[in-house]
Parts: sequence; C-alpha cells; structure tokens
Amino acid sequence: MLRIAVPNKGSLSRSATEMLTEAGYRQRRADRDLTAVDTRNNVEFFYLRPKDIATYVASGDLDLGITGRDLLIESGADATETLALGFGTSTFRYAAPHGTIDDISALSGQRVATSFPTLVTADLAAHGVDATVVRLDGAVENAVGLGVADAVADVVSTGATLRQAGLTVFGEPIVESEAILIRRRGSTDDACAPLIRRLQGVLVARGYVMLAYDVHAEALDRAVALTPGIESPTVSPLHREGWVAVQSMTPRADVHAIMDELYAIGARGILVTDIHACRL
Ligand SMILES: Nc1ncnc2c1ncn2[C@@H]1O[C@H](COP(=O)(O)OP(=O)(O)OP(=O)(O)O)[C@@H](O)[C@H]1O
Ligand SMILES: O=P(O)(O)OC[C@H]1O[C@H](OP(=O)(O)OP(=O)(O)O)[C@H](O)[C@@H]1O
Ligand SMILES: [Mg+2]
Repeated sequence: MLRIAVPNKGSLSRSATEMLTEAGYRQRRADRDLTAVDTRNNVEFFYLRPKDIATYVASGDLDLGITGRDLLIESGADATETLALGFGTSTFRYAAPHGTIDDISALSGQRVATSFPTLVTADLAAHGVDATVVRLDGAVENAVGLGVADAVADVVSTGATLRQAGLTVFGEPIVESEAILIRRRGSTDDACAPLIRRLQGVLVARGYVMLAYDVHAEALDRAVALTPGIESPTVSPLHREGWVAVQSMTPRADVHAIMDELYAIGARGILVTDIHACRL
C-alpha cells in the first residue's frame, strides 16, 4: 500500500486535502484524524506536521509527502521536489524596522530571529555575512519590538503581519515557496506514478478550461493561432456551409482576452466549460 504524508494543520492542510479529494482519493473524515485508508486506491494517508514531513519521506517510511518548499529546504532531509502544487504560495524574506537595516550585508554583527534557522544560516553564509541567528518557534515579527533581535527572516504572504509589527522587507526573497510533492532522493518506485499523474491532472484541470466556438473556415487559421490547445484543437464541420466548430483547451487565466479576440475575428457561440478531471 502506498503511504502518503499530508499536512495535518496549518496553512497547507485544507488545500492539500482538497487537492487529493479532487484527485479521487478518500481523505480523513475529521480534522483530528491522523490517518485515513483509501482501500479502493490502495493508499494510506498520514496526517503530520508539515515541518516533519520531509523527515518521514527521506527515511523511506513514507513514499510521498506534501509540504512547503521552504520547509523542505529547512529540513535538510534527503528528499526532492517532484511536483509544484500551485497553492500555499509565500515568500521567505528578511525584514527590519524601516530606516534601520536595508541590505543583507548590513546584517553583519546583528541578531536575526527566525523559525527557519538552517535556511537562514545557509543564506547568511552564502552572502558572507556573520550574524547571530535567534531561533524562535513562531510569531517572530514580535522579536524586534521585544528586543531579542534586530531583524527577522520569516514567511510573508500578504505582508500584513510585518506591517503591523512596523517591519519592512529588504534584500531579495530568500525562497519563493509553495506547496510541493516530495519523494526520497533517488527513489524511482513505480507505485508512486499513478498518484503523481492524478495530481498533474488536477493541476491541468484547474489551470485550463475547455473553449468551444464556431467560426467561418476562412478565419480558422487565425482562430487556431489564438487557441492552439495542448496538442492541437479539434475542428469539426458544421451543417452551415463554410463554418466549422472548434474545441480547444485554453489557459484559464487568458480565456476572457482570447474570447474578445475570437469574437473580433468573427467567431460566434463561444462557450467556456470547466474541466473536472484530466489525464494528458
Ligand atoms: N500565510 C502563511 N503563513 C504561514 N505559512 C504559510 C502561509 N502561506 C503559505 N504558507 C506556507 O505554509 C507552510 C507553513 O505551514 P505550517 O503549517 O508549518 O505553519 P503555519 O501555517 O504557520 O501553521 P502554524 O504556525 O499554526 O503551525 C510553509 O511552507 C509556508 O511557506
Ligand atoms: O504576510 P502575512 O499574510 O501576514 O502572513 C505571514 C505570517 O503568517 C505566518 O504566521 P502564523 O500565523 O503561521 O503564526 P506563527 O508565526 O506562529 O507560525 C508567518 O509566520 C507570518 O508571521
Ligand atoms: Mg506559522
């Protein structure tokens, strides 16, 4: 039976469970459940702290796991990113009170509070900066105001927490993070392939819509250039002389602009439908 690690709480938990449900897997019934067995698909899910997931996957005790890219780097575990999952996006950044530290080199000799000490120690070393890393468990934005640090390095999503604490980011983002699917380094177990393919299918179903329209055959080349699809669009004859019907998978983010352009070249009956599941 395939064994998969899923975040049990925190920012990634709900979206991870939703994505697995969308991929056709049975998930836990209650938020407090720590395991769930999907007998139909022969998969067992273990709900774990996202920070611990890389450790379980690297040891080989679990086959695959969902965690954050920043957490994988912080863990130093022997696991690799297999698939970016498109949710839980954040940046990991340095911040300090406005008008104090505004450059990574200025961290020299200063104290940096973080709950990601491995990641921050490595980044400071990469910049040749000798600073003291203050290890905290969370709420690190308070550390400067309370006097235990001069700067922080933390997850930034909306930036609201930093603003409230009177802190401003500086330097390039240390990590651009999102939820990722991980597996043990060097693992080539074929048993993992169906789950990976299903999650890829969910990403495509979420990222694309099915676009259908009618267009005069004379404008077909221009229409197909706008809607090339993934392989190639389906073109079928219409009863109406000189007209064809086109069906094409189109990136969701672009669909309204593409519909405007299709209309402008004479396409009509333009319909957009969601894709519920997909295997390319
Ligand atoms: N707004 C956010 N706050 C914290 N982590 C976020 C946020 N958005 C995305 N993430 C990602 O979620 C992961 C952290 O999840 P984790 O569950 O450990 O912490 P959390 O969401 O802060 O929960 P808690 O601190 O309550 O345990 C990281 O990969 C981080 O990049
Ligand atoms: O940019 P924002 O949208 O404000 O989000 C970022 C904040 O959210 C997280 O804290 P969390 O709520 O997880 O608390 P914690 O620090 O105790 O982990 C993170 O550590 C930041 O503090
Ligand atoms: Mg947190």
